[in-house]
Amino acid sequence: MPLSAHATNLGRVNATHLLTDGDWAAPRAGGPLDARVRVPGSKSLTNRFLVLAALAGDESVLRHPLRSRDTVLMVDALRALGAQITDAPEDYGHDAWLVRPQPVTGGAQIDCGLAGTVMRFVPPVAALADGTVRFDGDEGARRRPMRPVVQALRDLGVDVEGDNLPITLHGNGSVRGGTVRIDASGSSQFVSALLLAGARYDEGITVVHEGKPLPSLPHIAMTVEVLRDAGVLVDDSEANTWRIEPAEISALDVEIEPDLSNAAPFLAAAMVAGGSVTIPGWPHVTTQGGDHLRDILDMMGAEVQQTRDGLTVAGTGEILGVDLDLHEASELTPVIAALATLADSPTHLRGVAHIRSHETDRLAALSTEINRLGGNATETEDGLVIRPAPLHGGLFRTYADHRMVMAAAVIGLAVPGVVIENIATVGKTMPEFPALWTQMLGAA
Ligand SMILES: O=C(O)C1=C[C@@H](OP(=O)(O)O)[C@@H](O)[C@H](O)C1
Ligand SMILES: C=C(OP(=O)(O)O)C(=O)O
Repeated sequence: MPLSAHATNLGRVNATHLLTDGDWAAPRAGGPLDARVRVPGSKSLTNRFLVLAALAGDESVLRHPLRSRDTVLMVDALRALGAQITDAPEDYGHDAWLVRPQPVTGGAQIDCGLAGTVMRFVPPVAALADGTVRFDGDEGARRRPMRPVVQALRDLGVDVEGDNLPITLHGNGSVRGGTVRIDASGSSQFVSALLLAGARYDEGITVVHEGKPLPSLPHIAMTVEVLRDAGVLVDDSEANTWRIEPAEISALDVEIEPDLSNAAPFLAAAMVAGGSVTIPGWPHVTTQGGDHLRDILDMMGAEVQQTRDGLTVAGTGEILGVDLDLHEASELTPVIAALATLADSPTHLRGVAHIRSHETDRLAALSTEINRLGGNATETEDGLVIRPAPLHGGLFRTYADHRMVMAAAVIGLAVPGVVIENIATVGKTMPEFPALWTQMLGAA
């Protein structure tokens, strides 16, 4: 697949996966499922490996990367800063990218789309350029916070204009590095961003988090793990402090795990429709927060089995309401909220105040759309309370949020007449979603 522009990438997906702009009538489940769904690669791992590979000392191979809007935007951003990224020839296997690092160059204009990983991870890389780099993104991206990253770069001597998108960064070819103190309670990505580029700073970097508890800690553990994979020394022995030694980043040859958060709607489907869904290749050890699904779905009444073959979730005819703190895996909130609307008892989701700054204010969006379908959802300061209520069909608005599409699809399995607004939104991390969803239901 050509990688030159995400328009090309998504254009191919349009042609082959029937993904078009516009609304989508959510299919209902015709009966119990018996499906295996091969979920594409992890967004979080793909974009971390891309950044490290672009900063490494030699050529890297990324096998089975995610090809979606967020990862193609990352490819385009790193290319704009000089890296060479191409589809690997056949002898590397079926589906891989080659990343040839080059000195980081300025004079670039970077489109972040709505990708948190691009808007937070790339500025610390661009700080190494000798020249100006401008960043902007979708209208919604201008509302997503990034000041802690920008201020940390300023504290390290980098000249940056703007606190949120659009921002302009004037690099002078190197970053001094040292200790920065930030409040990352708004997003774990602020910490990950500074750590990923930090080994290339003259003195390395020490990031100290000061503030309310950090969300999404598994994502920081993932950052530490991929840095260690690339030979970087990371000291995370003290809570809320990470020390990265200055080092050459080693080239990588990595196989990217399936995206476990994107597996959520498919596993949830087995609970709604009955029968079972297997996700092959579910890793036995992983830093992906989506691995929490094993415990969460078990608590909600599913039978969950992990074998060498993958993870299988079977519906039991029962969906139980739960009281759940999702701060470790907040990106699961929309799909868990959707399941909760179909549960027999109330659900209280807690610990996710910061998802008001995800792709959209997810707490407001979920409560509004669930209630428009006749549901009973209430926002709390840091989550949602969802009580059982009979739902009816209608338009489910998606707010440019891929996970709102996934949530709507789960509800639509059980509720006739659910229409999902702008299905193409799901291309942020999973352009194949409608095709895989339809195939899964065909396997009933
Ligand atoms: O670093 C990452 O890849 C991510 C970190 C998390 O962000 P927050 O800490 O902002 O929740 C997660 O929700 C997001 O989907 C991906
Ligand atoms: C919060 C998410 O994305 P981002 O990486 O843009 O923050 C998400 O995928 O749920």
